[in-house]
Amino acid sequence: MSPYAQPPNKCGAVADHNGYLPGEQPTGMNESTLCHPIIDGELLLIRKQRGLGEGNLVGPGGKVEDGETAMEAARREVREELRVEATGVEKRGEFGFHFRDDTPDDDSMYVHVFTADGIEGTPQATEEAVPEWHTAEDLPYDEMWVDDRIWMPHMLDGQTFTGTFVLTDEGDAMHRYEMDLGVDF
Ligand SMILES: Nc1nc2c([nH]c(=O)n2[C@H]2C[C@H](O)[C@@H](COP(=O)(O)OP(=O)(O)OP(=O)(O)O)O2)c(=O)[nH]1
Repeated sequence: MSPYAQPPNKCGAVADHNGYLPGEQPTGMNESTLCHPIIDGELLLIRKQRGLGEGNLVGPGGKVEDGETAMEAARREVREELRVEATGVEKRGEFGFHFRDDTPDDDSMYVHVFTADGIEGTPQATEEAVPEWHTAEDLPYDEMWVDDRIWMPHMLDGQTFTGTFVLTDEGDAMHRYEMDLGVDF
């Protein structure tokens, strides 16, 4: 069964009813988070120091651990990566990220996307992350995951969304995507 809600509006390329093509349904679910503090038109991102997406500019986030909700995980990851407390955290989206060329889709990532309207404390660099503030209207998308330029403007616009993004195995190019806006969580 798809983890996605059924949204009213659609945009992007068309796949099947849940955004998957035959054979793409994830066989394992790596559940993860992204949390984006947006304060006075500035977006708090991290320069990722290790793991998936190392070197990319990305929202703080990471795996959902056993026994915690996605929102708890999102807040914990901000705390661990930047040593600040995120406040006013709201769920904004859910994405399936699939990495495939000709290989079976067994390394999919299911990501819960949040925003925060404040932070308590001053972001600090850690082993995992170096904080960077960027003007929300002028983000350096060429330093970010290839799909971020598609969905992040909707997040910054205050929209909610679900989406499916099929990337190459290396994650450096996108085969296709489907995205739905105006989703209730
Ligand atoms: N912005 C953006 N983030 C992505 C994309 N794909 C993708 O996995 N991520 C994020 C979601 C997660 O925050 C992170 C990878 O998940 P992960 O659970 O391996 O995170 P991690 O390496 O930090 O692991 P950990 O902190 O839980 O140990 O990268 C993408 O296309 N765009």
